[in-house]
Amino acid sequence: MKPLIGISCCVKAFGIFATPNHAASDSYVRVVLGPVGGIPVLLPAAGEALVPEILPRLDGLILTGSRSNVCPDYYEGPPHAEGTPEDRERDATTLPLIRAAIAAGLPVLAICRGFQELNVALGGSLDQRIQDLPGRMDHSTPSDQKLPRIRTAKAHGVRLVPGSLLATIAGGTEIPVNSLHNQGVARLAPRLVAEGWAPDGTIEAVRVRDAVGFAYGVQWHPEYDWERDSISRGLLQDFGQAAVAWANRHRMPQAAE
Ligand SMILES: N[C@@H](CCC(=O)NCCCC(=O)O)C(=O)O
Repeated sequence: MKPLIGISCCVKAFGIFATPNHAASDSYVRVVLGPVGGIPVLLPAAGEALVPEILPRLDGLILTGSRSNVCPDYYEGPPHAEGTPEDRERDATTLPLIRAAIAAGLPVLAICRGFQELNVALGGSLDQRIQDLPGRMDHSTPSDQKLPRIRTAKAHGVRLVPGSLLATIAGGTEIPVNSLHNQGVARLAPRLVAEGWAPDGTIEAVRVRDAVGFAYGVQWHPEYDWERDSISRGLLQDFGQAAVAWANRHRMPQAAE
């Protein structure tokens, strides 16, 4: 049975009237149809009321990347610098959705902004411009960098915990990743276990401690290069297998006629 995979949407202004739309990048739809092996379901940023209605219908959840940033109100952080993109509708939807999904044991894969949401949803905090912190690298790509192959290229290494899921997938403890973010984990949520770090100490991979099922987050984007990167593909396939197992356990087969 193909699992239904929820994909978090952002609220974005499109068109000449800048009307709000609920949107997610095509790359997430492609990976769900590809290595994940599921059916993509776009989840509008419709607020917490959506959570109890949609969660029981899903077999897995992907929290997507976005140029917008989690509002600092959710982690007692300082206000964002003027012009920093935010998406309050998305925050109001994904943060409770993550908590409910983790509590239910639903397979969760959190990517970039989604990784940061996972940390905040479970009680952690964020640094808002890590490139301004002493000893830290610039993990962002220039906003004017229009060449996808450069924007999404491998940018730095990540050191993994030996024996972790990602180290097992990689067959080693050093992997190259892309990097398109300004923010990063400051205080790690109590239920998260860091399993990967950039050379400057930025946390790049986490798992949810004592999670019932698959519950991982990565600061990079496996959806950008899974066709040529076996580690990205392996992570997505493992998430997909967890979602298939969930679907087989929770979706009664159609009774034979
Ligand atoms: N805004 C956050 C999270 C970064 C993130 O999700 N990047 C993906 C960008 C996708 C795109 O450029 O369309 C941060 O800056 O840390």
